[in-house]
Amino acid sequence: MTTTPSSQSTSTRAVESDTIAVAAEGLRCSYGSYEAVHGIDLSIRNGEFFALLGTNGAGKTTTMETLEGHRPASSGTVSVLGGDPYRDKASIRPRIGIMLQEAGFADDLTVEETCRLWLRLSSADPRGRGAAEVIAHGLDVLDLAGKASTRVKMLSGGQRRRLDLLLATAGEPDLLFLDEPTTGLDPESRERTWELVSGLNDAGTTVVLTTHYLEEAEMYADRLAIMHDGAIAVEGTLADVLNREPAVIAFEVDAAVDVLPLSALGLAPAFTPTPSTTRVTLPTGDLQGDLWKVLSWADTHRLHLDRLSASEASLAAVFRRVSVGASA
Ligand SMILES: Nc1ncnc2c1ncn2[C@@H]1O[C@H](COP(=O)(O)OP(=O)(O)OP(=O)(O)O)[C@@H](O)[C@H]1O
Repeated sequence: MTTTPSSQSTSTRAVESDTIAVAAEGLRCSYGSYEAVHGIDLSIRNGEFFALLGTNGAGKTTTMETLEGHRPASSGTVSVLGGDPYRDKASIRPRIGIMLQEAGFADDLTVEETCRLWLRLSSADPRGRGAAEVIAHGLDVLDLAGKASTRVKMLSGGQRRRLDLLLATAGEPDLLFLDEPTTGLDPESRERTWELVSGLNDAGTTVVLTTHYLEEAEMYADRLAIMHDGAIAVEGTLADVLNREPAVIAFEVDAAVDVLPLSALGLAPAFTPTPSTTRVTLPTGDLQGDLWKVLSWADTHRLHLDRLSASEASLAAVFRRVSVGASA
């Protein structure tokens, strides 16, 4: 791997420029009378690695397809690399790489023939490198070199996925859209995928990623957004997002215990009765201080706290809260 969570953050890897690669204002996208995206704003800087996360059906792919120029916005404005991705397709497409959730290949071509054909058709323009060199490097990094002469129809699902990534990145694009690029890949292939993408991002490529693997966003994204039900619920750096999320103390006590005095300690617990216990969940912005209060209360009343846990805010917790529709 070329990156680690700490080395990849904006604080240590400067985003190339303050110019904007992707901007959307009041973006709405509809399928007939059904509106899938309800007026979102996005601003992604050149060189940034941006992760668009969200629940199933939240509108991520619809948003990505609109930014990629596959469909016009129903209303609002979209700018990609300074142009309208739908109307200015001819000038913008050669500068972007796109990896869709599913790709269509000509099954009878070999892997290498597919790469060469793709480079010719896409008028991709690798930065100062010949097509052969770019293909050889991609095949190597993605562990497909041994499959260069294999017909595409003979590839496994994961190998096809890696070939798809190779095609999306072969032109060394200024902007790379990745829609769930590692779905179905084994851990080794996922590492290789991120090695290739991180290398491009380090060289200046702006990356816009959708994924259901939250740890990928945590590890690689400079900024992220979480979509739910056609809107952006949360947006910012990982630190921004986690700072807004409370830590949580949780435990269970016997159902006969009077838990109401916890509220009088200045805490805001939620109580969930189970057949024999009361489960107490306590969001807190002061984990150590409030844990101290809870333990002192238990000590004073000689109570045993069953299944006691104290957890810092996590992206998974933010995601869970967003997905149940709580305000973010
Ligand atoms: N071609 C279509 N016609 C009608 N509705 C569609 C079409 N494509 C998507 N939708 C609907 O638009 C909404 C957003 O779908 P979209 O694929 O953008 O979500 P997503 O966030 O990418 O979901 P997932 O994580 O499941 O891939 C969903 O309710 C979906 O059913």
